[in-house]
Amino acid sequence: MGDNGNQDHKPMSAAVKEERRCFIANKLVLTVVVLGASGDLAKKKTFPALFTLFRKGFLPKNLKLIGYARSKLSNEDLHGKIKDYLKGDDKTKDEFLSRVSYVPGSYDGDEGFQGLEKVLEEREKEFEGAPLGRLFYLALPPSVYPQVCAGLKKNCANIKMAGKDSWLRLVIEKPFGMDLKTSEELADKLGELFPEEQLYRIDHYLGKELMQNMLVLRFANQFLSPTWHRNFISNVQICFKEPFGTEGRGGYFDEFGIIRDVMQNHLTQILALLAMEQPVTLSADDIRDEKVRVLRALSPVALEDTVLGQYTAGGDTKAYLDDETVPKGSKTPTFATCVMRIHNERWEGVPWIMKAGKALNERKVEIRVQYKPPAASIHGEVIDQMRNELVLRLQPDEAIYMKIVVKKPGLEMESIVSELDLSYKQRYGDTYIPDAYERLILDAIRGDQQHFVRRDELRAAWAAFTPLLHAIDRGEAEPQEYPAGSRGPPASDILVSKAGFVKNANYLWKGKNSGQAGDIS
Ligand SMILES: NC(=O)C1=CN([C@@H]2O[C@H](COP(=O)(O)OP(=O)(O)OC[C@H]3O[C@@H](n4cnc5c(N)ncnc54)[C@H](OP(=O)(O)O)[C@@H]3O)[C@@H](O)[C@H]2O)C=CC1
Ligand SMILES: O=C1O[C@H](COP(=O)(O)O)[C@@H](O)[C@H](O)[C@H]1O
Repeated sequence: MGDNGNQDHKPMSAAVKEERRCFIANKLVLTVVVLGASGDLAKKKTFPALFTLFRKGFLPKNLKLIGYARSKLSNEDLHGKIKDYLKGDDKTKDEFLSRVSYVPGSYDGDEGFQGLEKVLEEREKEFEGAPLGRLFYLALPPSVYPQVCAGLKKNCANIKMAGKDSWLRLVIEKPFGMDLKTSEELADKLGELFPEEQLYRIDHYLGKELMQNMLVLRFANQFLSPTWHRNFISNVQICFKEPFGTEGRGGYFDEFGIIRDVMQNHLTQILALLAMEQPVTLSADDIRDEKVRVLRALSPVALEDTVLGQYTAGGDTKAYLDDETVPKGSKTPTFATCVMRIHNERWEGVPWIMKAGKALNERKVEIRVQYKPPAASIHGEVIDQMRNELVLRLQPDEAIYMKIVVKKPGLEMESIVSELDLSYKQRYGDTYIPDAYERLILDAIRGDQQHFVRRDELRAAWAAFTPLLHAIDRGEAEPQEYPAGSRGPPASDILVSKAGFVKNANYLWKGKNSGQAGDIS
């Protein structure tokens, strides 16, 4: 059996893309098995993403979906669970659901997987000689990955009639371990069963529009390339803010904390794409080679470069410690700011600031690349407070804007910060921006691993955070309290400012339609 994914070394031409699309649409016999089909991720993300791909015509004509889990459900029970999460008209929903069936089975032993294999074989034998695709989506807790993968390997991995275009792939979800050691142990176990080409480690941030834009923005804009360097850039901030707390998910969250939950994975992936060198080609492995290189140049995050926080009650949100699912007296951080260092020729001396928190004042994920002030300004000291910043806002409302210093319109010669603004809604209007899961599942079906995390990337990311996580686990750092709805502990701003971030003086964005420039008063 081959795995003829898109590992080519050149960007695909339109003709090749069309050929591939037609192949998938007309020839491929695809079965997607969602393991853990009775769970939250499956119903909120996996099936809805598959449905949208189906509705938009991206999935093959010969498509079947199988839900697999321990619960004793009928096909109709599963349909009932997922139907309300599908976005589209009833006719298309029914057409989609008619292709979805349910197989109950356990995650250990052979019996369940043998039952699954029977259903798969039954379906596939109708298409003798045709290329077959089996996509196993593990919407399951990672603790059962090894046994599930072993069950799949033993019972469901011998696709009959396998030709060079037939394939079997597994999509797996984070968390991939708790630290470097446990992550490596998990990777070893899975690696003994399936080669890296068949493992698609999902980090859904890699499917977000602005993350997908990163290589284009960085390497197709000549004006950016020469300034993307310590000579020009003062500091970089990667900021993740959520306005809600753990909301009954505290049991899960408390085991992990904010650093394992979003920093070691999502925010580190952002850092890698921002900081890496230009890959030799756009092949998945060339890109991931560069990501690994830069991640390996990251110094382990130091405790003294970190501020931790835990939210107390604020507004309608109750304190983290008052969530019934959170263990009494927990010291788990719900907020963290870390200043990180990349030791290479490009980034030596530039602080990379990561900030993430739950129950903060807004929902926002953004990257802020702050430039140094002019070396010999003729415009006075205030210019130091008026930094060029390139801001990439991943959500909400994707935007890329560059803060620039201009003369304030009028008779006086006064400088102000304004912006060059690419707001996606304004510029691209109704263009559909796919959900991250839609893109990534489609990539897995197309065999494109570019936006999936390779084992060595994961290792390097864990290596950067593991000493800090162990220190926190040993109780060497206490989280500082911050009220829900605030910007986090004040010590975070102090750390960020010490690292070199300068808050622009009196910058005011007047919005897209006001016709007024930013003001300084
Ligand atoms: N296209 C668009 O949609 C555009 C939107 N805008 C909007 O305009 C507003 C302001 O723009 P923005 O670029 O953020 O400009 P600002 O220069 O006002 O700064 C915001 C930055 O400073 C941090 N900050 C806020 N208060 C403090 C403080 N007391 N001490 C230290 N840091 C602080 C911010 O938030 P924190 O640390 O809390 O995350 C963020 O990092 C935003 O809402 C932005 O989204 C602007 C331009 C274009
Ligand atoms: O992986 C996770 O991500 C979500 C945030 O994802 P987003 O796409 O809504 O930004 C976060 O809420 C969750 O805690 C974390 O596990």
